Amino acid sequence: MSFQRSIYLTTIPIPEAVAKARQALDRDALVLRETIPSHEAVGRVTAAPVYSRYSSPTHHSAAMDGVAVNAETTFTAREGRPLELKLDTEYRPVNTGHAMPEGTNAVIMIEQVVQVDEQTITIEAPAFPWQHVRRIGEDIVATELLLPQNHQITPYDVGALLSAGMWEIEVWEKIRIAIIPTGDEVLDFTTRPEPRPGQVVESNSQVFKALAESWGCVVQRVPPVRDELDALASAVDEALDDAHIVVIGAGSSAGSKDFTRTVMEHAGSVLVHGIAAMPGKPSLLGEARGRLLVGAPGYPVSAVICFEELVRPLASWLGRRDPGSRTRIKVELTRKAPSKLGVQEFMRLAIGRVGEKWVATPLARGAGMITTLTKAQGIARIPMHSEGVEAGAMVEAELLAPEAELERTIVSVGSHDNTLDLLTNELMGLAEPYRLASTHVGSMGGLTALRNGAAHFAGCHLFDPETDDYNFPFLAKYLPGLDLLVINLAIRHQGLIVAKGNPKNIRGVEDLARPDLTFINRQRGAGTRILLDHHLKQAGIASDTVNGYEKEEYTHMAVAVNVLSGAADCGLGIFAAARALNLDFVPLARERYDLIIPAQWADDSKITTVLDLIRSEGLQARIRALGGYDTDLTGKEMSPRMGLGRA
Ligand SMILES: Nc1nc2c(c(=O)[nH]1)N[C@H]1C(S)=C(S)[C@@H](COP(=O)(O)OP(=O)(O)OC[C@H]3O[C@@H](n4cnc5c(N)ncnc54)[C@H](O)[C@@H]3O)O[C@H]1N2
Ligand code: MOO
Repeated sequence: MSFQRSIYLTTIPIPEAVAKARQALDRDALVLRETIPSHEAVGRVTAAPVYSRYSSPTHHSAAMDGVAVNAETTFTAREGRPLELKLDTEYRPVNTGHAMPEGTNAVIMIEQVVQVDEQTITIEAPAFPWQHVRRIGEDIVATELLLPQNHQITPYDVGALLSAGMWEIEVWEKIRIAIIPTGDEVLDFTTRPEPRPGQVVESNSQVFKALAESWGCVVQRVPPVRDELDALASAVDEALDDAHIVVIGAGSSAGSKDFTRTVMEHAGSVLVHGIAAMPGKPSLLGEARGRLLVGAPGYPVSAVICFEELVRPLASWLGRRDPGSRTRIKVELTRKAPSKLGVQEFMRLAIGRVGEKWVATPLARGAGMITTLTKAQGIARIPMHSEGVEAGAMVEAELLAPEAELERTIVSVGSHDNTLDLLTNELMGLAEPYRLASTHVGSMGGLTALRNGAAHFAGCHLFDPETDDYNFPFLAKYLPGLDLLVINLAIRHQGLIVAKGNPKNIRGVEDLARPDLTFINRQRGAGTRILLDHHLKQAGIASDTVNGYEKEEYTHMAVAVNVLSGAADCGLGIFAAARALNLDFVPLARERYDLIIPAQWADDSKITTVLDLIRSEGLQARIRALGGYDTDLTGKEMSPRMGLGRA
């Protein structure tokens, strides 16, 4: 088979892509009917109307425990003028569900009956015809329509089907989806591989599988196929023998080994290559042997968008199911979010309720980051014609979590620290759990969020060299007039992250001016960078004498990765980051990491719960066990000029 690098140039909107695929497929020929037991039919879709065989109830039957009577014989009964009735001739005992005895048409509840002797009862009120009687066919009448065609069967329907004597039912066969992951660098997760540089663990197929199963499809996945045209072509051919939809994972874009398009052209035809969406742009749709071919991009988020936006509506259409829709709410964006003109962007959002409003912080954009979906509570679609959304604007979010769960979400925006992860986990262990949705935008970003009323608290560790104090000078400057509570979460150790064994023998900040050393810095505005500048100044070192001072990273971990890879000899960061990558750590300073809490939330149960937790000895012991933290001030209210206190 010959191969040409496929360059896709035209992208089309998602609805157009879906419409093209629908036009190219003959659904009636592709998806067949099958007959299955009714009691196993929940979630399936009826392929024909269902008419009842039996009535329910099958006879007039007693609806209460008591006595069955002919109502007309009781009309003279009055309060204070009891009427006597004789067994068998005038009344017959019945229990709920019994067929009504011949000649009776009403039931008197046992509570209203006085037993005089074995043969005789009295009543003090007349019975009305048909009282407490369930009449034949009250629920279901034989021959009546029970379920229309193309109806998705619920647990209740199973009850009705069996009551109506429908032991079997004709349904559309389940849509069968075959998934073929591809890529030389893609490792089969079932072998529990350890990825080397350039390799990734195959995960997309299992996301697809779980999604598709939740849509009522059955999924067959094959182990990853190497980037070889013939191997891929034969895998596709084999999958087409059975599946209604064949999904080829990755290889959708323009790389030298991106064969998906070529294979699709060989097997059948390409209908769509490129959707006007981000992530998900290089998605492919095609047709072969009357079946649907899908080329899903390799990046996990792009893969999900392709699957949810293209495969879901098509699989639902094939299976005659409602594709369903997510709850939508209006949320206020806490940060500006630029967007590319001409593509619909799927922006993942951290959402919570702060006071009266729903606030949403855009998560990172990278299509390779599956955690932007695991951490998101919602997704907003930024329209094609928009260049982005300003901070404070209202956007519509589709919720990925139930609204009730979001009501119990604590929103934290600010600097990241591992103790927040600890807190997140502990909050979920409470009898009445809370979720902590924390977005990491640095200390200053946290203060901005508080100013916009967009967070319950901000994690902040801003050192002010002038006053030798933490946070308060910044609060005075950036949040004047805001009534705030400052509670210490922990004192943490910052230090120089160096290679294992400290081969360059780095002892402290004085070494940073050494010509044989390279440094990796943090971004402007980061608390850690401010700390570094302070220490450089104290040591009398000009920043331009530090090799690499101008090279910036955004997180402690990214700094540590630079050291691990040898791109830098050292960088300033927290102990936890050094430990995570098994690097060494030269302690330099201790700093206060505080929670800045608007006083208006101080009595909110979300905040009181957090405060109770961080004041507990259990949590504090766990913080200390992380290493690199002191808890002398943890849970205590801070005041200006306290610095590190006496700790
Ligand atoms: N020159 C261009 N390069 C790229 C373009 C472009 O327009 N021009 N588009 C980019 C976009 S957008 C996307 S999305 C990706 C799509 O990539 P492919 O579908 O070709 O997939 P790969 O390059 O093979 O892999 C991308 C990435 O995903 C990982 N991967 C692959 N399969 C799996 C799996 N089953 N489970 C988990 N992860 C998987 C793979 O290792 C790569 O890291 O292309 C851009 N490039
Ligand atoms: O469109 Mo790709 O799918 O952005 O990452």
